[in-house]
Amino acid sequence: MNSKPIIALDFPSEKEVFAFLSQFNEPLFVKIGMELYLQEGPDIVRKVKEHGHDIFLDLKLHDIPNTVKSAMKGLARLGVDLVNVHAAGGVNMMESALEGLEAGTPSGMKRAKLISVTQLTSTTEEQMQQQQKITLSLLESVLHYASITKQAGLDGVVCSVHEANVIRNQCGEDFLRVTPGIRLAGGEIHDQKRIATPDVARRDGSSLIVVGRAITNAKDPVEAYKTVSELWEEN
Ligand SMILES: O=C(O)c1cc(=O)[nH]c(=O)n1[C@@H]1O[C@H](COP(=O)(O)O)[C@@H](O)[C@H]1O
Repeated sequence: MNSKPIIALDFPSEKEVFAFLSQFNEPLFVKIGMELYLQEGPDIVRKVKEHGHDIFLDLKLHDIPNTVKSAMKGLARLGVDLVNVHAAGGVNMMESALEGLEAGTPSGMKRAKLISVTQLTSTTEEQMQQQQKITLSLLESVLHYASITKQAGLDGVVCSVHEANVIRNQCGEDFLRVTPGIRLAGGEIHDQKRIATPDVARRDGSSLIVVGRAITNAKDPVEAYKTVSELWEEN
């Protein structure tokens, strides 16, 4: 799988997306999340794909197994590279998601990798314990979600850089650790809580990094992307 930094296209419409993408002269790995997808629908996926970019479709599905299975079956036809669900949906839901994805992938097309979100990178251990009433440590909770995700046959998880190494040790090198919450040193943190720089992500066991505002809000997004890529690749 492409290992370039994944740029989160968190924009409200197609117009902003293509204004942003037009600054780059190379194929990218981009993420289409709920903000963009819910405004523009599946067409935005097809249009971005036509420009040669790899796509992580981040819709974080979380519903009863049958609903998630049917939704995944439909999404499979879009031909994206990576999709996700919430691990909190449970083993049966994740197994159903995988079945739907396999059933819906047209023959001759590669099935998207399917990963689960463990604990969002905007969550602290204190918030998790108080609001989700989980009595484990945050690391234990993320590891538990990683282990049931592997049990369900998925390809990996979304986690923070802080948990990536332990997941790699427990679930193996091939089990993906996709890490958002990436910031450049001294950059604004916004709503993220478990953050790291691209070089630390590489050192500490991430398979892929997801970077949004550190690039999209930068004065020069192409330069910011270059900085992130160099830090990610050199370490
Ligand atoms: O699944 C995700 O992509 C995701 C999971 C998570 O735990 N944390 C997280 O930030 N994300 C996404 O990653 C992106 C991070 O954006 P920035 O904080 O702007 O870099 C956003 O599009 C989030 O929706």
